[in-house]
Amino acid sequence: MNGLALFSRRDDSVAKGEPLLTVENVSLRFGGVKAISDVSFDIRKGEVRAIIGPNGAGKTSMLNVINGFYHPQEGRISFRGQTRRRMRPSHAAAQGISRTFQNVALFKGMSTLDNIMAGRTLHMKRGFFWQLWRHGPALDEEIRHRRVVEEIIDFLEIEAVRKTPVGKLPYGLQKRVELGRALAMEPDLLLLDEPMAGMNLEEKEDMCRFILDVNNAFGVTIALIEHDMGVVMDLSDRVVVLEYGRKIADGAPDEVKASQAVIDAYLGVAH
Ligand SMILES: Nc1ncnc2c1ncn2[C@@H]1O[C@H](COP(=O)(O)OP(=O)(O)OP(=O)(O)O)[C@@H](O)[C@H]1O
Repeated sequence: MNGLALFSRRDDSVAKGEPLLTVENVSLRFGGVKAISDVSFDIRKGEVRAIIGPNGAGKTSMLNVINGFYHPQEGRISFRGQTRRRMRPSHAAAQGISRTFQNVALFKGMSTLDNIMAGRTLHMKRGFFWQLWRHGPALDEEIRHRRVVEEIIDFLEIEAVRKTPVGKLPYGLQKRVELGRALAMEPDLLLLDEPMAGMNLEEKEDMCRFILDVNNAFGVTIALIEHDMGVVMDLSDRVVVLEYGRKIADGAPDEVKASQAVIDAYLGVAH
């Protein structure tokens, strides 16, 4: 894997190892339910950061706050040093934050190619009518987008299914197409919500390899939610642990694994 036209839009305003995204004292409530309570942590440029915790701990809510889908009642999010309370998901995507979902969210009747192409929409400078005209600059632009999409397809080893409607693909491949669509946005920060859920061992190994390649070869910072502890410990540089919406541990995988609070949370010890 080399020479990809992908990720030409690298943003070097944050140095590797410095905080790319900071979550400060974030609290989120749904009516009487406190999904997140006063949580702070950061995601450093270039790392793989896992967010783990038992069911209902607030992990997906946290991803939704980071990508602007939910607006916290308290606290702040800073991305590349810019602080905000409210940001729409489309704005987050344009800033370089893209994500995948717990349940695959693709256009099931559309081909692999077209689904990944949909991820490029944000990069299309020219409007819909230009695209219809398919002439001159608009055509050049479309050719360039197609080339990037073909490179993603090569990278993810899904050439054989490029024309197949994604609804007909096995679940593991659908998850890979969804990763492809998120990559097509050329993110600086990629949020993955349970990327291995429902996969068999071989599919999980493939997905782990792709995640590490995306991180190493393209320098994309990754935050992921994952329930498989083996995967979390293998993939992540640092792990933040939530329980009942609160942060109970934060550190290197080995530190977190040895934390009594984490052991208790996973064993279901009453507080
Ligand atoms: N849209 C919503 N409306 C009301 N309550 C919500 C909503 N989304 C999440 N919650 C509640 O917030 C809490 C945290 O949920 P969240 O889905 O973030 O947890 P999670 O750690 O991702 O769980 P899981 O591992 O089961 O996916 C739960 O009590 C959940 O019921």
